[in-house]
Amino acid sequence: MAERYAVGVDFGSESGRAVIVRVSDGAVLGEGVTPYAHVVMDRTLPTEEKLGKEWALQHPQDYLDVFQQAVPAALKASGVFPDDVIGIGIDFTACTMMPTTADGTPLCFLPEYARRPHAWVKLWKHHASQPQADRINALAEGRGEFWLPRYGGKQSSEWFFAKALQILEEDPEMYGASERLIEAADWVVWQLTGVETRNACTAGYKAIHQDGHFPDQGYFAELHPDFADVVQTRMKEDLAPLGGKAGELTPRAAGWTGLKPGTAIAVANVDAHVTLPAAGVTEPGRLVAIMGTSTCHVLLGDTLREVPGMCGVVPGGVVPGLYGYEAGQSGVGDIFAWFVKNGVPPEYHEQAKREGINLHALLEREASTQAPGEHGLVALDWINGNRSVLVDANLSGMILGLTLGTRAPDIYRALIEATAYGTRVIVENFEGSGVPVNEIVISGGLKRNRMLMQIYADVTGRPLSVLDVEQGPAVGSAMHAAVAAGEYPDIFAAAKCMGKVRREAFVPDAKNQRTYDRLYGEYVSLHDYFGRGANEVMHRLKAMRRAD
Ligand SMILES: Nc1ncnc2c1ncn2[C@@H]1O[C@H](COP(=O)(O)OP(=O)(O)O)[C@@H](O)[C@H]1O
Ligand SMILES: O=C(CO)[C@H](O)[C@H](O)COP(=O)(O)O
Repeated sequence: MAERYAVGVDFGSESGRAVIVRVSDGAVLGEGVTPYAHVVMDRTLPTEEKLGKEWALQHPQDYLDVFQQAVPAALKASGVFPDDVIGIGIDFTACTMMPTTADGTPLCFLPEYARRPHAWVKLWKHHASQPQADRINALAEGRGEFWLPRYGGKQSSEWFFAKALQILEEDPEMYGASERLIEAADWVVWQLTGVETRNACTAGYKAIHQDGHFPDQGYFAELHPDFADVVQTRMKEDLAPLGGKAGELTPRAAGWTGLKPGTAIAVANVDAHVTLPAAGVTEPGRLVAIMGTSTCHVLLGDTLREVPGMCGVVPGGVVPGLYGYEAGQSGVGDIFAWFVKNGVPPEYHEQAKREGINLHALLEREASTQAPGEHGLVALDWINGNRSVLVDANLSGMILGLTLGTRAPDIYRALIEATAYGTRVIVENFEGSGVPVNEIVISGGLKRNRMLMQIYADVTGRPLSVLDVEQGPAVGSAMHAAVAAGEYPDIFAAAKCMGKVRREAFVPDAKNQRTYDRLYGEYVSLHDYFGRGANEVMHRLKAMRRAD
């Protein structure tokens, strides 16, 4: 019998990646990448309308381009015949949500709405809905909503209802025109199948779906009278289970992708959570850090624990039968990108160009010759706010210890170390709340930075295993496609055959660890001083910035 294959499509923050995976062993035979033409719209719309501070929008056409470019490219590179492809699975950043008409047409595609910011897709990193998130949290606390502790005690401005409420409050006409409010993950599945589904993963982690339901109308009505029926009028209450089949490829979408009509399409997934089976992680105690523009920390547990500052816990949110815990850092790769773009003197750019390497590689090489503590810096990794454990998008970055002798590689290394300290806070927060972390598995684009990986091992004091495939989330989605197509009975069986990880690829250096333990103590002092209310200067500065 001919080998069978599955397609996984991972919609990241800056690009869409497609892989063709052999379902017998998870081997990746072909890859395709489509950088988003509009990337992240954080200053103006395509029609030049200016956006406010902390906005982050995307263009739905960029997602359709992935189906029309990256998927055919991966298929071509693999040499696989469409008839041998049994399923397609997708994962997406979340919460990345959008308003559409009843038939799924994005409001921003309609000429009459194209100039309205609230007609566009709100990317996960859209923080302008922080005021709405603050009210969501205050009301939930006041009403004693059972679900608030399931999200670490705070809903983030990055999640669904803060964004939906911002549309209603800032552009009621756009809210009125939005017949559907939907995660982009479910929207792209809708474009492939012609069927509107809502996946249990984004609903649980990003839209407060707990114990089988969303919050009641009374809660939403207290936020805003016109928000009472947001779920009943614009969402769906029956959720599609992970590993389920959302539908089949329509002839139109078959024309885009080069695959055959009728190919099974799996229910959508979140880009971080879907990575666990790709790493063969389907049991408690193994935290997977999906490191890209941001980092998501996803961990399985066999008991329900309320962990302060986590993003969420959902029974069956990652694999059936276990609790899926999520925490995260809203800025990681983005912080390094910001520094490379804005803080590195021209001579480094020129040297990298002369050597034909990228700036990250040059800075990594220059900074890796240092011993821990040699640069005398400690930084806070909050340039894009803090997602866990403080859940506060209004915090900001800081670098302490700068002197006239500080150079670009010093700062680059200090920023990497700061993100490692932030990860250690998250790991220790899980352990302190009764959720064991015995192993850290790294996935995502940042694993290519070996200095970063060694720093993470030294700072956390734990060996790091590595998911070696380039596109971890996409492989995880292909595994869900194989389950949806009936190749495997469940994701556990698929992970056994298709998942792979290189265990203990980086181990802590005892000498470095001792120095980092001291530096971590300095980080925690700054973390608590600026992040837990001792000094509100960061909030005051943000308020001044917003006021201008
Ligand atoms: N060698 C590197 N070291 C550190 N950061 C890197 C390196 N290469 C790329 N990055 C950062 O990784 C991020 C992209 O991560 P990736 O996983 O490829 O995409 P996504 O976050 O969209 O899933 C960017 O923010 C970029 O600045
Ligand atoms: O919060 C999320 C998952 O729960 C986002 O999907 C994630 O933060 C996006 O990160 P990246 O751009 O690195 O894929």
